[in-house]
Amino acid sequence: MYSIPGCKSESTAMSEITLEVQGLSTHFETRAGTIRAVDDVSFSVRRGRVLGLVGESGSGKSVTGFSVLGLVDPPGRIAAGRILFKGRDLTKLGEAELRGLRGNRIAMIFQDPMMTLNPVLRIDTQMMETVFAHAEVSRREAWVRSRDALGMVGIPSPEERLSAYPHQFSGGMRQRVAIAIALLHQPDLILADEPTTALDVTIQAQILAEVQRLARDHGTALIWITHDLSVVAGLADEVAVMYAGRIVENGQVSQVLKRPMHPYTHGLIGSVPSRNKRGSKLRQIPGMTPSLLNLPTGCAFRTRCQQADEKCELDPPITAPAEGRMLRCFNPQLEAIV
Ligand SMILES: Nc1ncnc2c1ncn2[C@@H]1O[C@H](COP(=O)(O)OP(=O)(O)OP(=O)(O)O)[C@@H](O)[C@H]1O
Repeated sequence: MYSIPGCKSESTAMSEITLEVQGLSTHFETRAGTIRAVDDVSFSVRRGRVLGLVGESGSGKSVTGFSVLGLVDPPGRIAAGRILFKGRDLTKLGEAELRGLRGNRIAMIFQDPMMTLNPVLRIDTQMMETVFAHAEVSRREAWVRSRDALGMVGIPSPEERLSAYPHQFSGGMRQRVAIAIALLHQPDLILADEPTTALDVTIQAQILAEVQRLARDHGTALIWITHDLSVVAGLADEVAVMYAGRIVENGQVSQVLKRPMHPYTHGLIGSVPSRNKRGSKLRQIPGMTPSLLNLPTGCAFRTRCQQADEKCELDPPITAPAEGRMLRCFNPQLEAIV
């Protein structure tokens, strides 16, 4: 067993943990074979903390998020593991109970805002319904809170925009509305799946700061799924790095980004443009992400890894190489990033 990243002592950590995922595996049974989209994944998020779940496209980040939300549809299924939300195992709950949690204690912000917004209802109706679901307030107060939430995510003239329908907003504006609705829930857990990728950098920074403030002030645990390490660096307290369905490394952001241990994390950091000196070439990770239907034996990264040797043909065990760190690698790369 490894220690929980950032954990102080077991008793305080347990009381603060909002979500604990243990040994989660989510598979898709297809004609071509079983796709292990998520394979033995464990992580936790505490109250008021932000976990960045990072990895290349297809590494299993979204499927992890959908699994937590109970939104994996056939041919997908949770094949193993526990998902403890404030101590309750979500994998044991029925659809009605899960729906109740999703609309209430757990909020989602998806890549596609129309997964949150109702196309036939005005924005004020949707937002005020959200306020009424959580607070006994007057219509005026619900309207004011809705307007303020729209303002917080950078929507100009929020008073006027409240009476519009979703189709009257641009894609980026719709995403901001979806984020504003998630903020209104004041949930215990927000799961955000690349919601700001399509937005311009200034608005992205504004929204990240707002969501981070909410997490801190309201004790909300936040999981932010992204392929962008610079978002993780600016937003998250902890980071979990996914590769081919597995978390290969996790720990506190300040430690993982300064002293990454997994060669894949080194590669990801090396491929972030801002880290490269002007005029020098970006260091891309050599090779292709392997097909999840045809993974190499042992470590899935070994075919792209310069550190790999024959040991890596076996499954690397989970180790705790430092306080609050988790690693799956036989040959960690230990030099710090300068
Ligand atoms: N409905 C499905 N049927 C079959 N396989 C699926 C399905 N959904 C996801 N997968 C498999 O799970 C893998 C992981 O997908 P996932 O969407 O979680 O990746 P991701 O890391 O979120 O990538 P992206 O950043 O592109 O969203 C996919 O590459 C695919 O092989």
